Amino acid sequence: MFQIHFGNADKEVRCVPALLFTLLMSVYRMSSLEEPLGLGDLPKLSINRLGRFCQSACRSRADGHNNGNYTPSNNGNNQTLFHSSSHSWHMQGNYTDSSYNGVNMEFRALPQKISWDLPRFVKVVEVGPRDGLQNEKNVVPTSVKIELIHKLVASGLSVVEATSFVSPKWVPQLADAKDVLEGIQQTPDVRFPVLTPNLRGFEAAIAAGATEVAVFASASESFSKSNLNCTIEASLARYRDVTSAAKKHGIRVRGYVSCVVGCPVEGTVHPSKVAYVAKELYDMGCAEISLGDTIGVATPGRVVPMLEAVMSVVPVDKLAVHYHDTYGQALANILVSLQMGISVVDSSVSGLGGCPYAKGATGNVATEDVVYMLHGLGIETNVDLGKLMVAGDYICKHLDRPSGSKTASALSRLTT
Ligand SMILES: CC(C)(COP(=O)([O-])OP(=O)([O-])OC[C@H]1O[C@@H](n2cnc3c(N)ncnc32)[C@H](O)[C@@H]1OP(=O)([O-])[O-])[C@@H](O)C(=O)NCCC(=O)NCCSC(=O)C[C@@](C)(O)CC(=O)[O-]
Repeated sequence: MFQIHFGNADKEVRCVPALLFTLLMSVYRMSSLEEPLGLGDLPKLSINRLGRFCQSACRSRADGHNNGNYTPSNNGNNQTLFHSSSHSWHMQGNYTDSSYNGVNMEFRALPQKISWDLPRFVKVVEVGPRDGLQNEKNVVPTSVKIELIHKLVASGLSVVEATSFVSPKWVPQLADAKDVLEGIQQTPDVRFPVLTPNLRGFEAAIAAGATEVAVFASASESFSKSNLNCTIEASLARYRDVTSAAKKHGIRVRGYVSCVVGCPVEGTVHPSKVAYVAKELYDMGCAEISLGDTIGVATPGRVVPMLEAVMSVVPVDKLAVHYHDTYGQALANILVSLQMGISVVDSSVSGLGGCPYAKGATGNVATEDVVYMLHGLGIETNVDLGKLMVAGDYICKHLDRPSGSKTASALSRLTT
């Protein structure tokens, strides 16, 4: 039923089974250790099924069902170690766990092929109120936006991108930027960046009380034209004005690069173009560069070379990833990004969103799904999943649509 192919194909082929395996093992591990994720109520049946599935996955790998020449990269030191001591789970030799229906399970040692040196803490940057709501057909009332932001802050998120000071002709959904920003109750240690496409937007933002802004360039010439009505170089020139004004005001600037893997017009985008724009943003003073898969076409196999290119010119601790989930690849892309050293992840509550200038693109990866995966990996976020679901539920009720988060949907089925 479950076949794993290891071979000498590209990295993506080798990674995907391992990623799937990781996700499944994390869920199983949490359930067997009764980790405090509110999952203690998961029906035993499904946990046991999961256990069986994981076990068969382990065996398939350990037995060498690998269709070819897969060789362990760690000289036979077969250890899988999750870094956090409270979540550590070693697989050295045999591992038995009597919680599986009273039957001892034997996990065989696995060849270590991917890095488990995951960050202990991941900063989740919530972009729902901006990236999510900018794409809504019906304009969401200002008071609802403000309440959503307050609920997101209550869940423990430390960065909530609040709105955009862009042309209301281009994005009428966020024409109330000033009122939103002024209506937010400022909270210590919580940041509310806002998008600014030019100096005019920057000035309006700081007049409304912004203490952090974000500029957004594109790695694709065509997307730059459709999103900003100018070339990449012209947008970078505008952003130099913004960053130098920001320096004078002591304002932190985040930089986005859109279309880091694919463009709705040009198709594939070469990693070198992404690296070029990322470096320009970094050199002009952006404190963090968020790499956006605007149309959600990335796979781990495309993410790796893109990140390698960017990391060769911008320090990894200055990078964030921003994946849309059009093809359902976002969590896998995040996991491989963490394995490459990224520790800042953008996401949108309930998977709200899309880009008005990227037809067909769906929302960002859902924050609930990201938090669930990160906690499953033993990575801290400071986010309370239950309270996050309250925020998601609030906006979904207002929009009259089901949540785009699989985690939120699954957990609410358990409690209703
Ligand atoms: C950049 C412009 C303004 C150029 O737009 P333009 O039409 O080339 O510029 P313009 O200077 O001719 O201005 C047009 C009108 O907008 C006004 N204007 C000009 N600037 C501002 C401003 N800051 N705030 C308010 N108004 C402004 C300006 O005054 C004028 O008004 P008019 O004279 O016609 O009455 C326009 O293209 C624009 O606003 N684009 C923003 C598009 C946008 O917000 N897209 C979505 C965000 S990007 C994204 O989602 C990707 C990301 C970040 O999430 C990462 C990822 O997923 O990959």
